[in-house]
Amino acid sequence: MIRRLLQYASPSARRLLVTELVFIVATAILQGIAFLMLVPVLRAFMAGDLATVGTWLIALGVVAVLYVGAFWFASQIGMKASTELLDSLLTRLGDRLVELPIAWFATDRSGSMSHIATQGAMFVSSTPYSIVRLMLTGFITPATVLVGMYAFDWRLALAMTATVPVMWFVYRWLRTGMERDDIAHQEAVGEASARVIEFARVQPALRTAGEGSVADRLVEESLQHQHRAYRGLLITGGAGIATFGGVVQLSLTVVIVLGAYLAIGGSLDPATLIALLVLGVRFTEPIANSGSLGGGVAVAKTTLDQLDRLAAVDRLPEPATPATPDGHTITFDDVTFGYGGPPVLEHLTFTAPGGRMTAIVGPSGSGKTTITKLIARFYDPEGGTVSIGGIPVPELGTDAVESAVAPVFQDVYLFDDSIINNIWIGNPDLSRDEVVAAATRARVDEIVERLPGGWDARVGEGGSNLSGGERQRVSIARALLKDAPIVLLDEATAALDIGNEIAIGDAIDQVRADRTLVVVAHRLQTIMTADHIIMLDGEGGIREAGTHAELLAHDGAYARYWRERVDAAGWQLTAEN
Ligand SMILES: Nc1ncnc2c1ncn2[C@@H]1O[C@H](COP(=O)(O)OP(=O)(O)OP(=O)(O)O)[C@@H](O)[C@H]1O
Repeated sequence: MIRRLLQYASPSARRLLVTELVFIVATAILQGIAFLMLVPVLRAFMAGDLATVGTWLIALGVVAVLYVGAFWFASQIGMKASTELLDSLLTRLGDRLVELPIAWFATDRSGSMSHIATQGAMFVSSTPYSIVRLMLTGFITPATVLVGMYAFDWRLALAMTATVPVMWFVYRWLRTGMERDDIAHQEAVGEASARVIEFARVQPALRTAGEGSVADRLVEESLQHQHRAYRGLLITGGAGIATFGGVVQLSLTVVIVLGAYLAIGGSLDPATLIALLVLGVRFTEPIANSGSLGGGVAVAKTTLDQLDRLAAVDRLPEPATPATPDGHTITFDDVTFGYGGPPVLEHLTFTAPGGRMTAIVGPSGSGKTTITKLIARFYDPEGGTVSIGGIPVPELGTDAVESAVAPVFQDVYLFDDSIINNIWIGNPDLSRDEVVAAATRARVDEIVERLPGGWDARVGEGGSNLSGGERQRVSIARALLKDAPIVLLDEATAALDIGNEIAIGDAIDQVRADRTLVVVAHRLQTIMTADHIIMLDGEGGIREAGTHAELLAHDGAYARYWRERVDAAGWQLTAEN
């Protein structure tokens, strides 16, 4: 436990922790010595030797002063160490989260992550002072007492030593049971937190679904599960602590019975017996107290295990020396990929020419968005190669890919901040005027005009004050600001009002200039103006590819798809179409 805490501590936190532990050990030994000194004091007292009592009391006073000093110092250092440890835990967690592959976040981790970052980290950082200190005292003080006891009466000391393995066995059993139940409890808490967060987030949808919706049931089930797990933890903990307390009392009973037997037999004088019995009580007291701390150790261990698991997640392989791409043409060469299940894309080969706009169309679920995720290296394909500028994406390195690619996804997330700050994060080095200029090119100025507060109007949590189309315009403005040579745009599938429709069209025109643009296209305007169209077949491959005119002339699947879409949209076909 201590080794693991030190492993997660920054160098300064580690120094503080080690100093704290040294002082804790010193206080525990001093406490043991003070208990041992009670024996000669009591013996001299009962013999009526007040001069010896006085001498021992002075020695006891010196030990007490040293103890108080060491205790005070350990407490002071302990507070600082806990703060520094919390800092290092959160920093380690943050650093780790930014280097984890995006695929790791595909499963909803919000519940367990928020638990580690809040309760878990707080609990672990307070462990050295609140638990480790008492545990060390609970073991070192009795050990000191036991060693000293041999000097007074080896027979009683030996009897007490014999009970130690029993106590140790029961203590381990208590810890193992609590660890097992705590893992189940933490998992249930993580799941319940995620469900409650989800419940809050989807309230608008739930209001229309009415009572008894799936979300209600899921939240209810997860809370019941958490309740059951907590009850299990309490039952195991209660039973374990009671058993441990019983075993500790048994050890004291052994000493009392043996002491009485020896005293009756005349081989132990009554004064020493009374003094040793007092020592026996002092021996068992810290051990009994530490039994109830086993649960705390188990809880801290669960959080440390979660952090270990996070540390063990593999990063995507990075090149020793990142290669430099030659241009920004994107190539899929025999790519197969399937989120760990059946392939979504199978032996897919195509090229999205550099500086041109490629539109990807196809049935729902055919893998259009997946293509953009492979380009952005959220995942590596299971077979084949995705290349940018002739270099396989893994050889470019994640940093190079992140700076070369600006993604504009459907589920645009905006921070609960001003609209301008949400765009500014695309390139924090630019001035406010430059940000406004880029945002105006993406037609965000029109949105801003109607917002009270203008550019500084807050967009609400996740951008809830804006419509889907408006959020996407803000995201396009971010991409313009980032000025990356490749833009991946996943057009909103939801029907847009005419204002947003035209504005997004204009924004795309701005993005197109000199950039490689790969669009998961739903708008007819986007599809027909693309330089190159790839139509997926819904079975992992490509049905047809070419320009809009070529594909219409071919009069195949694309031409049929186009005619259906045009009819549905009520468009008039003209000669240019
Ligand atoms: N994170 C994921 N884990 C597992 N399967 C996924 C994941 N994301 C997508 N899929 C599955 O991969 C398939 C392709 O999804 P993708 O989003 O690429 O399709 P799409 O063509 O963009 O669909 P749409 O037009 O409906 O947005 C779908 O069957 C989808 O369920």
